Amino acid sequence: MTDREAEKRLAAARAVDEIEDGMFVGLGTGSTTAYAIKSLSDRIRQGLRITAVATSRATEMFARRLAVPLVPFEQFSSVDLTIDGADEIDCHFQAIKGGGGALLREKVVAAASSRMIVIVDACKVVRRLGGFPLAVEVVPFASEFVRTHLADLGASVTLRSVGGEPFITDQSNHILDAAFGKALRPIEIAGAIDAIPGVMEHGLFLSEIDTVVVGRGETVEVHLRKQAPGSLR
Ligand SMILES: O=C[C@H](O)[C@H](O)[C@H](O)COP(=O)(O)O
Repeated sequence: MTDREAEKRLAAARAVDEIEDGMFVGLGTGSTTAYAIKSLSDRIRQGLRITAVATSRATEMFARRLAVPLVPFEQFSSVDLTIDGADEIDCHFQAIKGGGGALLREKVVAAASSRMIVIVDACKVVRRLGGFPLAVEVVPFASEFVRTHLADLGASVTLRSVGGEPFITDQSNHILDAAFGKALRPIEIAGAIDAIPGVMEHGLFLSEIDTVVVGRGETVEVHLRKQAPGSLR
């Protein structure tokens, strides 16, 4: 296992320690969350009783394989605790997510959650967001229209594709990857993107994250938005 994978696993295991009997748990998407699901499944085998909701089809399949009890989110409006990964996170607990294309369901579940823990390896913690392209989920009909607007905001924009075909999300939408670099002023850009017709969601998570768990070398750091603003660097 590489150092980064070991850091992801450490952060994931620490976050799963926060899950208590009876909780309704949101399961994020991606390689870091996969470690959390594995660790959660171990705890379930040891007697932990929870139910969970998945933020993507990929997570749903993985969690089912590991016998994590899932319910469809359609029947619920709140979640006790969600554990999810991120592509970049800054000291203000603002993150870019969506590298795996799961941002829409992730944003809904994050907004429904009483607490959201983001788990990352140390290289995801950045001084300022923008090095990682911002995923913007759009209805296919509006792809070119939204692309033009994102370019006007200063981004270099690519339609995400797989094998020469557009990548299709779990909601049957397209993803535009908008590389803003230093032009990414998170609050301003989030507001501007929200106002473009045809945009379903973007990967800027600005207020949802309460706790960040960072795997750094052989140690694990827990940062709480409320208690230690500015501690994350
Ligand atoms: O759409 C994907 C999600 O937002 C992931 O949580 C994010 O891309 C981080 O994934 P990973 O843990 O694989 O780096």
